[in-house]
Amino acid sequence: MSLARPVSLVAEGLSCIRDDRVLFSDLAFQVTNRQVLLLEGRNGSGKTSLLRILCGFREPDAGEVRWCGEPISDVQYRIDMAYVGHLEGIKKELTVLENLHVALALAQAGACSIGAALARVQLAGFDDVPAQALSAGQKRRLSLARLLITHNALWILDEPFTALDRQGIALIEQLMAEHCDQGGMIVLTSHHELNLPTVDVQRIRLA
Ligand SMILES: Nc1ncnc2c1ncn2[C@@H]1O[C@H](COP(=O)(O)OP(=O)(O)OP(=O)(O)O)[C@@H](O)[C@H]1O
Repeated sequence: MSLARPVSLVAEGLSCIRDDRVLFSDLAFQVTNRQVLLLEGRNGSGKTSLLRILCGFREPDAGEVRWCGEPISDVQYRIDMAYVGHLEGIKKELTVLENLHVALALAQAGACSIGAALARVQLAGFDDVPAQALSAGQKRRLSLARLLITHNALWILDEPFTALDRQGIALIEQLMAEHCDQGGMIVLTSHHELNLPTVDVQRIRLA
């Protein structure tokens, strides 16, 4: 399946309330192929809460999210969407290679082989290392390798630059640009200034 298939993520009238505090209300946006949506805002403003709603992990207090015109509870959304959160989706007791085989078994295969993905994120030679023995930045790189080996039109990334060195930040920006160039789309939160000059980046700042 090609990443060029027309896809859209549309949110309308979204509200989220936590502990009687309105984090956001009546939020609306649309993201399509080749676009990035960057969620900005101070600590506690609701960025992760919004991502969790977009992933379908949490119901909004009002409003709805649709993927290609269908509710995100639809099975196609589970196939098309990949989420990398703070915990990176890594099983710490499994090796690097085992983690990637599990990820591949649970998703559609992407264009990149496991070996090529590990080389791309500079984890070649770490195949048999248990994930718990990786540094924080290496765990983040493993979660990026996971994105490369599976086929997902939509990447949802929570603070993807956390723990990465300067070279790692440049790498993820390059991977993001390539994903959009191939027709994919990305929603992310970040406190880091994005350097994606060739990509259409929309921004939403939560108060
Ligand atoms: N599981 C939870 N139960 C109750 N309140 C929560 C829960 N998770 C988050 N909150 C509250 O919701 C608010 C928004 O949190 P959220 O994690 O969405 O913010 P954020 O913008 O992602 O912050 P940061 O930049 O620090 O990651 C905070 O006040 C937080 O205390």
